[in-house]
Formats: sequence, C-alpha cells, structure tokens
Amino acid sequence: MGMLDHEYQASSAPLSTSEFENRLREKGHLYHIHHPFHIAMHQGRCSKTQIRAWVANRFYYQSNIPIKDAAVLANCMDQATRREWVQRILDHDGRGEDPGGIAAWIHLGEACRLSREDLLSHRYVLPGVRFAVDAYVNFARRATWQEAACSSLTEMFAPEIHQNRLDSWPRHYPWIDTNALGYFRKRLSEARRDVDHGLSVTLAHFRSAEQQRKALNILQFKLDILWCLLDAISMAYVYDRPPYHHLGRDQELWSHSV
Ligand SMILES: O=C(O)c1cc(C(=O)O)c2c(n1)C(=O)C(=O)c1cc(C(=O)O)[nH]c1-2
Repeated sequence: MGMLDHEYQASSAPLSTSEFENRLREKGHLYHIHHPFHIAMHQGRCSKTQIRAWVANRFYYQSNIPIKDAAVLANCMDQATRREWVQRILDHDGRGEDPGGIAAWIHLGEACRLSREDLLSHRYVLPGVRFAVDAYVNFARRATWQEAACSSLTEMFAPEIHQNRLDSWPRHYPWIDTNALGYFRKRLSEARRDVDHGLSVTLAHFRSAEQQRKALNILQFKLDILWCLLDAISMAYVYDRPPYHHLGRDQELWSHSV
C-alpha cells in the first residue's frame, strides 16, 4: 500500500487533537489539485473542449452535494448540528434572493457555451464520474453523520484550488466571461466555514486510535472520489478513450445518448 501504510498499522495510543488534525491536513498532498488534469487546467493547457467537459462533468458533483447533505441531516438526531448543517443545502440550492451555487455553476456552464439543458440533463456525465459521485452520496446515506462530516473535510484544501482558478482562468481562458467565475469566489468563504464545523465534529468524535485511523481512511476515500473523477475525464478527453470508443465518435463531447 506504499504511502498509505501508516493508516493501517495497529497502534493503541490515540494521537493528540493537534497531531490528529495535522495528520488530516497532511492528506492535502493527495488532493486533486495535484492531478495532471488540474495542473494542465491551471497552466492554461486545456482546450475549450476539455474545459467544457470538466464543467459539464463537475456539475454532476455540484448537483449531488445538496442530496448528500440532506442524507447527512436525515441521519442526525442533534438539532444544533442540523441548524448549522442545513446552511450547506441553502448554499447550493439558494433561498430567497440568493440563487445559490447550482445556479452559479449553470452560469459558468453558459459562459463556456454549454446550455442549461446540457447541464441539467447530465448528458455529458461520464460513467466513471457518475460512479464516483454516487459513491459519495451513498456513503453519506449509510454512514453516521459524524463520518459524513469527516468525509467533507477535503474542503480544507478547496479554497486554494478555487483561488487558483480565480487567478489563472482570466489569463488563460479569456473566452470565458470572468463574471461567470462567481461560483469559485463564493466558495472561498463557504468552504472555510464548512471546514470549521466539519473539523470540530471530527476532532471531537474520533477519539481512540482506531477511530482516528477510521477518520483518516474516510478522508482518503473522499480524496479517491475526487481523483477518480478527474481520471475519468482524462481518459475520455486527454487520452481519447471515452466509453465505447470502439464505436468511434463524431461529436465534440462524449454523450451518454450515443
Ligand atoms: O472545486 C473543487 O475542487 C471542490 C472540491 C470540493 C471538495 O474538496 O470536496 C468541494 C467543492 N469544490 C465545492 O465546490 C463544494 O461545494 C463542496 C462541498 C463538498 C462536500 O464534501 O460537502 N466538497 C466540495
């Protein structure tokens, strides 16, 4: 298992809270910010088709985050936690005057010349992306709410990736209206707030050495999901191996309706 070995070694002494937090944060070296597709995107090496493919596929993740958070609420008997957690659903679905994150992502899609219908139909969602995202939602359905809170902690590493996009996209992809990057701006503060809550739940709940190892493995599972998502996109749009490529294709984006 190479670099992951330490998570499986039996040890009975729990880490101190700060050591445990450090170990969770060290997982940042496996964040998808280091995936070759993301590096190419930040360096301006993505084609318009590759950007469109990423935006259309990532929309499936966006669409499922509120479903995932509703599953967390459904498993949580603690009213104080629900009061705080429900904000995550409102962040994405919006409320009152606030159109929310899903609407902001659709705006991004339209700026990339994808229609609302292209996004909402999920017609460009690759099977590998679907499976990875569904695994996250299904995990939140079956896990305890504290385990699900722990799985959201990849967001510790998200502000940096959103900031990178805000910094590099206007330079590299001037064909995308910068007003459409509002989603990334919005997430900078929302992700920090989510992490404060998710981290306090995780540090308080996972106390024994065994539980701490479990938490680290849950975080690894979530890192795997994000990494697999980009692997699926790379397979189709970098290596030109979309599903059923033996049939050939005559369109810009792979679509499940072919
Ligand atoms: O753009 C990204 O790289 C990225 C990563 C993640 C993440 O680390 O899970 C989230 C988001 N964005 C995001 O926008 C978002 O709303 C979000 C919610 C969650 C979660 O696990 O509850 N992760 C993420």
